[in-house]
Amino acid sequence: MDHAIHSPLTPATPEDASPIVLALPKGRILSEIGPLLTRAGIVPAPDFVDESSRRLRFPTNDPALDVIRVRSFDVATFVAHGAAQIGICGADVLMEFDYPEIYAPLDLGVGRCRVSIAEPVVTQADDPSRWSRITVATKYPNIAQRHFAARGVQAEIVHLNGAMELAPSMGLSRLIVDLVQTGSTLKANGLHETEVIATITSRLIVNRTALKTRPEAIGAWIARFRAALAERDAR
Ligand SMILES: Nc1ncnc2c1ncn2[C@@H]1O[C@H](COP(=O)(O)OP(=O)(O)OP(=O)(O)O)[C@@H](O)[C@H]1O
Ligand SMILES: O=P(O)(O)OC[C@H]1O[C@H](OP(=O)(O)OP(=O)(O)O)[C@H](O)[C@@H]1O
Repeated sequence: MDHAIHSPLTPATPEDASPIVLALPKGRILSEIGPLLTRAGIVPAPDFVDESSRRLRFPTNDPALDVIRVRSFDVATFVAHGAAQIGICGADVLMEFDYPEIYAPLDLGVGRCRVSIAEPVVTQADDPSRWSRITVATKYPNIAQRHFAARGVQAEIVHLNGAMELAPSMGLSRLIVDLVQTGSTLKANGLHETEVIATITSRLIVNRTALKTRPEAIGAWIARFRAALAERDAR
């Protein structure tokens, strides 16, 4: 008989005993989802909100849940690879990577913005249906490429990680594909929105394999977020 397997001190499936990891993005989404986390009963260790803390993984009030604080794009990567079982990120990130391993069961209704095409206000009007190639600065190369390819246009991508709005005036690109909310960043940089590619909100995401192997634990977290959303939206 294998005592290691049958000992009551050793779980039959060790991974089932490890805490679920919730990946959260630093930055603006984190400040918007704070109240939702509270409603879902999640209270991370106090230094989670301390920007000066160098810790990246935090326990919570629930010993079965840890949270990690990573960049928005990396939330999807951690969840897609199963390093974190659940996470929260913008639909823009999901559209960009299109990970088959990610299931996004809940729209959290925060982080509202859109992925749009913008160009300089002063650009001489030309007919986009006549374009065959176009230079585009963006941090969403896949979204941009897919969008223009669907119109038969070859997009030459200039991949930037921020400040896309500078690119046209500095000769880097003809257009940009970026997030727009109020439009004030475009306006301040002499650009205007010419087309909305997609409207965006933040989503609760889960790793599909983890959902199969730990259905009770992950299902319970989805249910808690769903209840928290219903409670928030009822107010
Ligand atoms: N102006 C905006 N209004 C509303 N939501 C936004 C806006 N900009 C970004 N978002 C949403 O918030 C997410 C994170 O954006 P944020 O600007 O906080 O991070 P980032 O600067 O892209 O990330 P990082 O700092 O890791 O490079 C985006 O993926 C998007 O879903
Ligand atoms: O339409 P608006 O309300 O002006 O919002 C749009 C801006 O918000 C985001 O940038 P962010 O502030 O996150 O800075 P970033 O360049 O560091 O991503 C986005 O990349 C735009 O620049």
